[in-house]
Amino acid sequence: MDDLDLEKLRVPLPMPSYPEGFRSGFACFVGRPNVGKSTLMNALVGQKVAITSNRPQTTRRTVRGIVHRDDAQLIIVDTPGLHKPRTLLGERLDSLVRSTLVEVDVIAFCIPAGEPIGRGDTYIARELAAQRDTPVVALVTKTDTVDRARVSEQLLAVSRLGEWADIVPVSAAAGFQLDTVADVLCGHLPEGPPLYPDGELTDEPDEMLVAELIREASLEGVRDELPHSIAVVVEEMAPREGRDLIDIYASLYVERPSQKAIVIGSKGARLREVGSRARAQIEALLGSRVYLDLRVRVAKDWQRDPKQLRRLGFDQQV
Ligand SMILES: Nc1nc2c(ncn2[C@@H]2O[C@H](COP(=O)(O)OP(=O)(O)OP(=O)(O)O)[C@@H](O)[C@H]2O)c(=O)[nH]1
Repeated sequence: MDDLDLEKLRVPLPMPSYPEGFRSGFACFVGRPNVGKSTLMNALVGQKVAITSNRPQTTRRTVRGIVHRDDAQLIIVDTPGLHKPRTLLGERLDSLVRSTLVEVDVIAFCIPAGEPIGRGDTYIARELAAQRDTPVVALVTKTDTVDRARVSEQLLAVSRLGEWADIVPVSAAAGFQLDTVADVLCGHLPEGPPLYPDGELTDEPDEMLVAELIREASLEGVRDELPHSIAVVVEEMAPREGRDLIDIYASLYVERPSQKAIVIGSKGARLREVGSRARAQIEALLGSRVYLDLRVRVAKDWQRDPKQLRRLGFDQQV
């Protein structure tokens, strides 16, 4: 399904009833890489639907998380960090973010409480100022990392950065102000029926979530430059006949043979660790035992090569 065709999703599902004044719609989270967008989305949704890591640019895909409330349904579109593009992949990600911005009902701009406002934030604030028709809520994230005085200073600095519909301090880690963020975002949604059935938390296909979990597992403990070079494709995923087991065949792509050696580790030890870490997460996601076959392949300089990007599925997202 086309990730960006949000309008298609506005066709209401046959719902028995919904309360008067019910609101439904889309919110999009933007901000520099590593500011806590994915963590906040997961906390709001209440389940892990986007992967997180302590390395910038973990998120490459637009992932939707769905927050179900009695009075509203908020569909959150997670975006890759908005930043000045350095590679072809970077450029495509940025255009993905921009095209998402115009299609949502409200934008949440995330700025961490503990870091001074920098050129990256100013760049994004300028981009957002151009989205005149969409309200922008500024979220000051990770408030648990600093004291109250610093939070107040940051709120003031953020208020000077642009015109915001609201400014809300929040900590996903401490569970501070999560309801307020949901209230504020829902307040900007149009009135209308729920767009997704009750209980559905994301419309990502399982294959995508599985690939993201494998990529997340592979990012742990590798050198700084490697994360941007890893892409995961699930080649095949099917229940094994007569058994309560799902077979998954996945390829982990790196850009260079030297990176392949790092990922595999001495006598395959690292890859085995990645496999068992990913398998535990996938089993929790799918609620079934899983056989995971993980191959490491080299796709030379894939981030700069349009053909390779297409093969790895990135063309569907632009
Ligand atoms: N202390 C603290 N850490 C947080 C909080 N939210 C996120 N983090 C950490 O910040 C790091 C980045 O979080 P992500 O949610 O991956 O950030 P992101 O903005 O989605 O990053 P990209 O995918 O690179 O755009 C992770 O190590 C998180 O654990 C928070 O509220 N408090």
